[in-house]
Order: sequence, then structure tokens, then C-alpha cells
Amino acid sequence: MAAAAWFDCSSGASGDMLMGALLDAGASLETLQRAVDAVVPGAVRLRTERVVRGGLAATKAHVDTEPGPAHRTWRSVRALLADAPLAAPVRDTALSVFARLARAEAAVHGVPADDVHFHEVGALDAIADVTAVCAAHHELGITEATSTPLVLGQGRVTAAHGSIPVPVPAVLRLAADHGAPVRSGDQPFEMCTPTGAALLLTLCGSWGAMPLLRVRGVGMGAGTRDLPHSPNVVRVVLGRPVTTAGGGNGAAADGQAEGEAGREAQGDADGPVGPGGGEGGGEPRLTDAVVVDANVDDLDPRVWPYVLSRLLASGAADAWLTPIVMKKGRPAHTLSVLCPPSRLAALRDVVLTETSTLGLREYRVGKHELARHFATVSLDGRPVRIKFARHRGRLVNGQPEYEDVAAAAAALGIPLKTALARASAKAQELAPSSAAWSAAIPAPSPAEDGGEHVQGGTGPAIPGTAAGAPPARHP
Ligand SMILES: O=C([S-])c1cc(C(=O)S)c[n+]([C@@H]2O[C@H](COP(=O)(O)O)[C@@H](O)[C@H]2O)c1
Ligand code: NI
Repeated sequence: MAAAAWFDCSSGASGDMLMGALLDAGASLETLQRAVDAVVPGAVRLRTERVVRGGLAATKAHVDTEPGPAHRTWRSVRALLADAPLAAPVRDTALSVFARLARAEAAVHGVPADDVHFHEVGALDAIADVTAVCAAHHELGITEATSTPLVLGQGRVTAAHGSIPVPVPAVLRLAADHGAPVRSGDQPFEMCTPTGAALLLTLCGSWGAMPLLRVRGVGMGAGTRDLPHSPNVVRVVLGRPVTTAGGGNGAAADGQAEGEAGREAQGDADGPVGPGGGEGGGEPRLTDAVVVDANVDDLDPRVWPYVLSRLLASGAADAWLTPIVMKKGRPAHTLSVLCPPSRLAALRDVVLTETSTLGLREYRVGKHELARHFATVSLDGRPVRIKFARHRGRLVNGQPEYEDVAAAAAALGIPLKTALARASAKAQELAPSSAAWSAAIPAPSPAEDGGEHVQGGTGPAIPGTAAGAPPARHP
């Protein structure tokens, strides 16, 4: 199920406090352990303990590590994450967190980011914290998150570099890189660690007080110290996002918001019953989305297809290029990425690392989605899905899925254009009437929506028609 999250970091934040809070809010220790094992098999054991901090009960997450390599560079951590059998969103988010950490450490110490060292046990600890928090974020279906401003602390702390001042340099650098609001607070300790800051900067799209939520759960993650006068905890509040069709806060369309985010969390945005599907396709559903744009005139053009497919694999709803002519008359492209707010951080990193752009633009947009459902036809025994779209109860479109048509054409040894024409004709036959897709139709029954419509043959069911549809790529 979908969730918006609000992190109360008024007592600071670290990787293990965030992990404790998400475990307390319902993430499963087994899921987190599996994710960490996928990155560093057998090297880390996660466990929890119920503790009291400032009179409040909380979950303390412990990361017990086996002795490992004394140092790990960002290059080696990146390879570990890239090769790990993790769900793509978990891997991408963890890579974003570490990329931020590495950039901040590189700037502070004046070394190339690839060569930044994560020290001793700290490396395994950070790998475990980051991977576990990203896995919990994914498991809990968090699609948008807000945090209070970061409280950083005061004093000094002993790190691998010796005694360093608090706020520690890496945390300040992270805050500066991302324009995050921070303050010292009253406590004479390090309250926010680099890992905690990098996680929050990656997961949270906004800063401030708790947004309008229908609260579903609360988690308390304990810090190591029991501080006087103040509970040393991170709180996370999980809830149903509440948005109106106008984009503001309100109750009018919160059921819609939940549906959107829920499908997104399952990677199943193009399921058999699409937006508004349960209502037979009323008004298009309006959801929040973000467009990221960058103008690029100096990337080897052979790289673009790879960039586009990486963006789609990392959760973009769509990614495209527009030819433009830039200053000095240079031919160039605008790269555009459409995504849900929850994927913004990871996709921004893909744009900034895979292309040669030096910056990008982001703007919030409203995305209108028509209700859609799938049916399956057969071309001489080859299954082809048809995606139908409805608007105000009327069937307004019915398109054969290109990949299915191409596969059928190849298997049958017929030209693609012939296969496409035949599949389109079958799609027309499936509509109750009207070649123009304009006939008013009743809402499809569950069997129609989720099942097969096979005409002219009995091809096998296609994954994604009855259940487990592939992720949507288009609004
Ligand atoms: O290991 C390094 S390079 C390191 C750098 C810095 C800087 O601010 S530079 C700070 N620290 C301190 O290490 C511990 C552990 O931090 P985690 O984020 O791994 O939990 C913490 O006290 C940092 O301030 C380490
Ligand atoms: Ni450092």
C-alpha cells in the first residue's frame, strides 16, 4: 500500500536511527537482512532491541559486522551495489545515497569521488544502514517523504581523521550541496551523521512540518545515547497522502492518491484496471509528477539510447529527447524525464552521471491519466495485448502493444506492418461498437478487465494482462 512519510529529525538522525524508525513502523527485519546480505553476503547481522530514550519506548537497530577489508572506496561500494541482486528501486536509491556521501567526502578531503574511502567497520556499517533503510523505504511503499529541518549538534567528535568539529564537515557539505535547512540545536553532541543526512537528502523531497496525512503508522528509532532533557529518537509517521485534483491538500481525491502511489510502489502502474478503472473510466485521474529537463550539446549520440533505457529502468514514467538549436547555433537535444516525485532523486542522479550536462531544471506538473484495461487477442496463435483507454465511460482508444506485435510478426514471419494492421483490426472487433472508439460502454466486468479476450485462436495468457502487468511507461 502507498505511503507518504514524515521524518521528525528534531533530535538529529543517523543511519541506524532511521533504520530503527522504519522497522518500528512495520518494515520487516528479514527483508532488510536479505537486502544487506545481497550486497555483503554474511558480513553483517542486523538485530533490534527495545529501549527507552528520554522516557519514550523506541527500536534500536544494531548492525553487527564481521571483520572485512580495512577500507572500501566509493568505486568498490558502487560495484558491490551494482552487482547485488536487489530490487531496482532499492539499488538505485542506495547508489544515490552513496553518490551523495562520496561527493561530499571528496569535496571535504580534496580527493576524487571514486577514491573516497569509507573507513574500516564504518564502511560495512554504512553499507548496511543505507541498504537497509532503502529496502525498508521500498517495502513500506513510501512514495513521498518530508523531513523536519536537520538538527546537527555541537561540539567535537573523534573520527578517522582525528577530532573534528560538529557539525562535521561532510554533513555541512551535504547540506550545502542540496540546500537543506539545518540548525545546530542545543545538544553538545553530533546529532546528525553523514549517513543520516545523505539518506534524508535522498529520500525526502521537501522539508518542514508534517503534511496533511491520514496516519497509518508511527515508528520510533533510537539513537545510541540517552540524552538528558530530550528523547534521542527519529520518529517516522506513515500515512496516506491526501491530495486534491487541484494539487493542493484536501480530502476530495485522497482515494485516488492512494491508488496511484500503491500501484507505483508495486512497480505495477499499468495493471489490468488502470486509473479510474473501478469506475468504468470517469474523469482522467490527476496526479503529481515532476519533469526534469536538461539541454545537452556535447554527448556522444551513441550514448542516448542507453541513457533513456537507464532512466526507464530507474522508475521514469517516460523519457524522451527533443532536437533543439542552442546558443552559438549548436544542434543539441533537450532530455526530458517524467517521473513520480518519489523517483526524482534517483533519476536526477542518472541524468547528472550518465549525460554531460552541468545542471538541470525541474518542475512539478499535473499528470492526467485515462482509465485503461488490457485484453488479449491472438494472431495465428501469437498473443497480442490491446490497451484500451476510457474517458467518461467511453472507449476512446485501443492500441496493440508494440512489443507483442513485433514478437508475433517475427514468430509468424510476416511484415510488422501487416501484423500491426491485423492486431488493430482485432482490437476494433473487440470494442462493442464503433470504429471511432466513441461508443458509450459500461464499465468492464472484473472478468473483462483482468481476463483474456481471445479471438481467432487460443494463445497463451500474457503476463501482465490478468496480473503482474509490466510497469507503465506512459501517462
Ligand atoms: O569516515 C569519514 S571520511 C568521516 C568523515 C566525516 C566528515 O565529516 S569529513 C565524519 N565522519 C564521522 O564518522 C562517524 C560515522 O559516521 P556515519 O555517517 O558513517 O554514521 C560520524 O561520527 C561521522 O561524523 C567520518
Ligand atoms: Ni571525512
